[in-house]
Amino acid sequence: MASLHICRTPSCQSFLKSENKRRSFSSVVHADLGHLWKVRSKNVSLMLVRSVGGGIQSSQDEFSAIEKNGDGKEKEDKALVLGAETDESGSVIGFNLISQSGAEEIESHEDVAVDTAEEIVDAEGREKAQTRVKHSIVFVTAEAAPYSKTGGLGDVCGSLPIALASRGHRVMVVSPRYLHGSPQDKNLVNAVDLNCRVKVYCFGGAQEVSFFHEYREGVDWVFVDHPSYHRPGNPYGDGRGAFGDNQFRFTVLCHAACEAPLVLPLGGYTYGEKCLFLANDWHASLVPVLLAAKYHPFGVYKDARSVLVIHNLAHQGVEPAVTYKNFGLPPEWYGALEWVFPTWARTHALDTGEAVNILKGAIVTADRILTVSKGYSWEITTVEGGYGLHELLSSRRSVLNGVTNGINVSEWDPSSDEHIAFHYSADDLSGKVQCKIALQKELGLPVRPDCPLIGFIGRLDYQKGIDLIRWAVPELMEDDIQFVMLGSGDRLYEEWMRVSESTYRDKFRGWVGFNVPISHRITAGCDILLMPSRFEPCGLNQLYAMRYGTVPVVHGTGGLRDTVQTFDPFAQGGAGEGTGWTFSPLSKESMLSALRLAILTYRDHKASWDGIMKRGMQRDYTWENAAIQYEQVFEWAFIDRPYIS
Ligand SMILES: Nc1ncnc2c1ncn2[C@@H]1O[C@H](COP(=O)(O)OP(=O)(O)O[C@H]2O[C@H](CO)[C@@H](O)[C@H](O)[C@H]2O)[C@@H](O)[C@H]1O
Repeated sequence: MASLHICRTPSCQSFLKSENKRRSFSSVVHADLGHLWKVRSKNVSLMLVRSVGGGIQSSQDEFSAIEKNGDGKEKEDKALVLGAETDESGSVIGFNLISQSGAEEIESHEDVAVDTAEEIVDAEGREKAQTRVKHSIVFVTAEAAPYSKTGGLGDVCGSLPIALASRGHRVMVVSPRYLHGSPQDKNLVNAVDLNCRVKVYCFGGAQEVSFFHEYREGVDWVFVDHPSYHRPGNPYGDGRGAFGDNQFRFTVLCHAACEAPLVLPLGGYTYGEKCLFLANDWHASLVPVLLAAKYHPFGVYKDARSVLVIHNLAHQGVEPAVTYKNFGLPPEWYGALEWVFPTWARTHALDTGEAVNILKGAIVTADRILTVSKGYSWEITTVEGGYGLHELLSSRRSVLNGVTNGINVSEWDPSSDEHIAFHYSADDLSGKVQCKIALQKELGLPVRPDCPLIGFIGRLDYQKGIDLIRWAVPELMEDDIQFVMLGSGDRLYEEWMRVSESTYRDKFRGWVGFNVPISHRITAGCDILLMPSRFEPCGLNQLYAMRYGTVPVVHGTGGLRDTVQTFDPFAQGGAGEGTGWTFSPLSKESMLSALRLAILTYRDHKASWDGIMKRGMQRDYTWENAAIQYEQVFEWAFIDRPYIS
């Protein structure tokens, strides 16, 4: 009897070598969760293994293997699952199948086993570095680009999953299936209905959700469908403000996300119970609480782990205490979400300040906590940066880490960016000034290649220090510079941008709105990017800027301080080092003096400026780097016992 081994991890190399001494393998295929990998070998050009029964639930499930031989002919073989192979961590790394068509019909290719294990290439032919231990990872998030994005959360949850999948993990991203009735909806056209209806119990009744799915770039993108996600606006609100039922919408998301690994046979079989949930921000923060309060007592998800990823502590999902009953949690778990506002924050004398805080629920139930930079992981344990949660976060310091975000270096690449008119690189910067001229023309500013052009991109929000810019603009406009701002948010500042545009016609442009192509053109066309954020968990725009040779001037806080190194002209024997300027304290004066230093360097010290640009452009911003650090955190999560078992 021959067995067909479906290989799924790099550790298969040694595994197969030893196994082949004892058994005969018909062939080997790197089947990444039922999807295709190209396998380099002499005898098999491509092999597809798929489940016939729709998911491996028992050891008797039937499989069919289609082998495409060198002559291009396909040979189909039926097989039964004999058993699963697991590695030392207990992860399933392969299945042994019994051929139903008889051993004599299946040839043994021992050499294939060794060859295929040596080189793993993706569909585009790139060799992939693989992780040592593979996990089944479930991202839960309110946004994932390109399907949905209002800010950096969408960027991260659209890129990090791909980086982790390409390192060999099985990765699912669960987010709502928003339909806004806008062109954005077309991003969901490839997501197909899985015909899996599930009832989740919250808000005093059963809510039926369904799941849509797209497999793209090695990731299972899962969209939870519910009528409350279908409305104009953005994921959180519309022109009139935040939606009043966001607690409901994201509670449904969390319940559905907990069911997804158990019920969705993606690529033929479910993710199962031994998975790792990454709950992003407050919208997903009910997930660790549900695991602890709803699943663990029934022995479900005993071996799962959860990591809370904090992108922004300022938003916590706080609602009146009476809404606790909406969550579908046992009454005795109230304490996990209980939150009492300090006296000064209460609205009237009879206000007891009692509330529920969803993010707090995750802080006290998740196995580990991550923030998106090291600096921010410390700041949130301080009174100034903790938004009332610093004591709790300090109490969990032993499981709190920071990993700096990466960026999508394919989307943000000045040498190939589809949104910019001219391309350039650190070796040939000539295209950058062309981008600047193109931007000045597009914005109707005087075309002046030598005039310093300063940019700002971001939400018009207290966090982003937009008030500081507003104070500083009159003084800034006295200098011979141009300034362009792209952003939307607070109405007051949108209006101020419009007014400033008419006050400083030759110098100021304010683009109100959310526009990704323009954000690329501003990043490429400006000389300086200003980020006076009051706090910044990581910040992505300064990373995009540096990759585009645009010099960041930032407030020294959180991820900005971690990623921007202030220029020192005397370092390296006078050659200089640094990639921009950080200023502190957060005041108009210190921001203006950092900006003036940058402008002076741009005008009078061209060689230094070129050095700053090039050092920024040459840094490693890939997600690969961050993914490796995430893996370390995953390892720690599984070494420890579940925090709440
Ligand atoms: N008007 C506009 N038009 C087009 N694009 C626009 C735009 N306004 C913003 N963007 C884009 O949205 C993203 C914003 O990302 P940031 O990381 O700078 O901030 P955000 O506060 O949203 O993210 C939070 O989460 C991220 C991710 O972890 C952290 O980096 C960050 O510190 C934290 O506050 C960037 O891709 C930016 O280009």
